[in-house]
This record gives sequence, C-alpha cells and structure tokens, in this order.
Amino acid sequence: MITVDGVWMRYGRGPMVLSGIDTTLASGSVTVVLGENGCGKSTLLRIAAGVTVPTKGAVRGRPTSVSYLPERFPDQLRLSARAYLRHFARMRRLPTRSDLLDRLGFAGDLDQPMSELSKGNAQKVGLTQTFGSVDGFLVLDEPWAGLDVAAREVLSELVVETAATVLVTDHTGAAAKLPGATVYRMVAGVLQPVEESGLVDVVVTCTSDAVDQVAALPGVQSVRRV
Ligand SMILES: Nc1ncnc2c1ncn2[C@@H]1O[C@H](COP(=O)(O)OP(=O)(O)OP(=O)(O)O)[C@@H](O)[C@H]1O
Repeated sequence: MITVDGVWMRYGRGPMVLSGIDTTLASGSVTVVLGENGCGKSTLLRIAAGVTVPTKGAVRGRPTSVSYLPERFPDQLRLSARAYLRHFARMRRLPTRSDLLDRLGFAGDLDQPMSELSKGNAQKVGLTQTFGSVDGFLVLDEPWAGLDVAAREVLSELVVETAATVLVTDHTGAAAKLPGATVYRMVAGVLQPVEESGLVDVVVTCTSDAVDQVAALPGVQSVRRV
C-alpha cells in the first residue's frame, strides 16, 4: 500500500497548490484524479512518483519500481524512439516490448527523434516504456491525451490488465469509466471522492470515417467502437 501522508505543496512564494492531501493507494488498485486545469493534479503525481519533493508531508510505501509518464516529453528529446525504448529496457534489464507498440498502433518512424514524432505516436512510445517495464507503481499524467480512438481503448485495457498500482489523471473521460477505479476530483488543493461520473453512454450508428467527428462533438468524453 502507498500512503500519501499530509502532503502540502507550494512553488516558491506562490499560493498553496496542495493543501494537505491524505490518501492511500491499495496495492494493484487504480486511482484516478480529475480536476480543472491548474488545480494541482500533475504536482500531486510528480510528488507521488518521487520526482518532486513536497513542501510538507510525505509519500510512504512507494515501491522501488516506479514508472512515471509525464504529461509532456521534453521538447528537445533528440533520442530516437528506438534508442529511448532500448535505453529504458537496458536500465530495467528487460526486453523492449515492441508488441505493446504494435498493440497501441504506433505508426511513426522508430528512428526519428522523439521530439519530431507526432504527439500521439510519441505518447505510444512513452506508454510502451511505461507499461513494458514495471509491475510496481505506474504514475500516468493524462495518458489518453492525443491518442486516436483505437489506442485510447487499448490504453484502458492495459490499465485494467496491469498488476501494478496505478495513479492517473485524465481530461478525456476514459479513466472515470475504468472498472473498479477509485475516482477523486481535486478541488482547492484537496481530493474529493467522486461517486458518480455523471456521464451517459450513447450508442451512435455511423460510418467508420465519421467516428473522429463524433469524438470531436462538444460534451463527448470518449468514443468506443462496438
Ligand atoms: N514548476 C513550477 N513552478 C511554479 N509553479 C508551478 C510549477 N508547476 C506547476 N506550477 C503551478 O502549480 C499549479 C498546479 O499546476 P499543475 O500542473 O499541477 O496543475 P494540473 O492540475 O496538472 O493542470 P492541467 O490540468 O492543466 O495539466 C498551477 O498554478 C501551476 O502554474
């Protein structure tokens, strides 16, 4: 079990971003953090992953094996996708999981620098690294962002399948639909449990080339082909 124990955070002399977060993440559970832009989700995830030190409080019981998918890759990442995956696989002493790349539908050039890949293809490489290398703690910051419809569905499957403890943020609505997930909304620096997502499933019959247009309609959070 991972315990977030009285975590407070402010950057420099700025306002308090996190105001005493207390929560536990059961081993193998999925915890979703929703909330408006700038409310502090990424800050909490970085602290949970051990990348940022909180102003006050601590995260206890963090497994030695942590895999963190940031919201954005550094703009200047000149490493090719192939070299990036090889680097992490070597570090973890595990083979590169090209099967995950295929499953996510990676359609870019593995020898192109990560910084030149499309947002979605770079995200697929990041997800392959994340899911291919850890069974301890997965910290995923908006992992559904930028993915096409099919890959979004695959990602939901990967989150459900993994034995790791998962902490994830999301703006697409996909995470709130994960079976068995504990969902919180961050408001004023604290986590409030979300009992119901308020989302409604609607079945639409359309041609396959119209799926992306349906996905782009106002209020549509996610689209699944059936
Ligand atoms: N390195 C930093 N230095 C100063 N302020 C920061 C830093 N990182 C984040 N902040 C501030 O902390 C607040 C919370 O930011 P954070 O990125 O955690 O929000 P978020 O909920 O993840 O937002 P979004 O949904 O837009 O990704 C914001 O006001 C942001 O400007």
